[in-house]
Amino acid sequence: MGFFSFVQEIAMDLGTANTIIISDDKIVVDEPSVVALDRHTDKMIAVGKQAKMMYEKTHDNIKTIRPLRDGVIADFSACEQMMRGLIKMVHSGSKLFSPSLRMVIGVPSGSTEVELRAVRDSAEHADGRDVYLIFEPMAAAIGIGIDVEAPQGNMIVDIGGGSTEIAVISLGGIVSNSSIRTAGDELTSDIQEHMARKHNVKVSERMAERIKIHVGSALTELGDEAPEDYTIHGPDRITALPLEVKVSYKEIAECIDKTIAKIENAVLTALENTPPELYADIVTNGIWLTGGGAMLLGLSKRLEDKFKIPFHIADDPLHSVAKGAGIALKNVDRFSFLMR
Ligand SMILES: Nc1ncnc2c1ncn2[C@@H]1O[C@H](COP(=O)(O)OP(=O)(O)OP(=O)(O)O)[C@@H](O)[C@H]1O
Repeated sequence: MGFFSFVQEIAMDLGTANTIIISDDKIVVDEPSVVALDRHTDKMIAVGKQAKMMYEKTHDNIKTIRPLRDGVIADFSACEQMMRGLIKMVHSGSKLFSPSLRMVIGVPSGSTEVELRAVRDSAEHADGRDVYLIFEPMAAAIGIGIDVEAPQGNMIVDIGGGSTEIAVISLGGIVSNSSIRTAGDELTSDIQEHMARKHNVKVSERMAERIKIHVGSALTELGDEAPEDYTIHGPDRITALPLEVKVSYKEIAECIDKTIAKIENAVLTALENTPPELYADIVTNGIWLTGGGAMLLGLSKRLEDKFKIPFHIADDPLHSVAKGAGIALKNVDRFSFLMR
């Protein structure tokens, strides 16, 4: 058995916050993009959820790293180790050998040649034999089920952890794209700062993210959608005594308002730069929101009210890119022109 070499096909969304791997149409890995390394030897100790549990809780011998920042690789060697660790999870059943891989990887559309090279190198070092790269908005559009080859303009707004990417797609190509380094992570840090300033309580990045997921809102009025207040515990910044704080969606809406406004401005600029024929299609078809940030309560309504254009939230916003990369992988010949 160990003498056979076979090729395994996997599609990967290598994200700032989460990395997803699809194989045989199934999501086989869905893990936070985190690795824990031995501080002295750089040997990998844990990856994904296990490493995220160690995040902000390490001691001197362990460091946890998020190898991607702002949607691009910030730490090459950690990224490679993370990819290896996550790919190993896919074929953990067969310990005898690791197959060579045919991979499609979603990459931010604003990536420079150097960044693309870095992703490809990391994939090749992690046993990737045929490595194809696909731009994330294109993959997301395919994953959402849009006919990307039609002579129709479609706009995708992908709000991830590190970056928001906005792209107009028509006739199998990206007509225009823009990317800002403002997305979910910035909302989380707004909340962290707000908790310190307003409530004098120190909260970790993970806790701030939980607050965002429970009571994050783009609107100060949510009507029926309004979530209950969320209670957190943390140390008083000054006395270090334990504090209990109830957080309401309204106060979170206020504290993240300026960051949401940056995303709105980016959408506005993208619309201004869209050729008129495609603009008309977009107004009719609506704009697709995807990425984890698309799930922020009140966001699609806020954008609809501002732009007077329908906004649709993708069915499974955390997985659109991976799904689309998976479809591209199965149709490499048909979609070859979409990949590099
Ligand atoms: N229910 C939710 N409400 C608001 N934000 C959420 C929710 N669920 C997840 N998020 C946020 O979505 C972000 C992660 O989204 P996603 O997995 O699409 O990003 P990514 O692909 O890893 O990042 P990037 O595209 O920047 O590389 C995180 O900031 C996370 O906090």
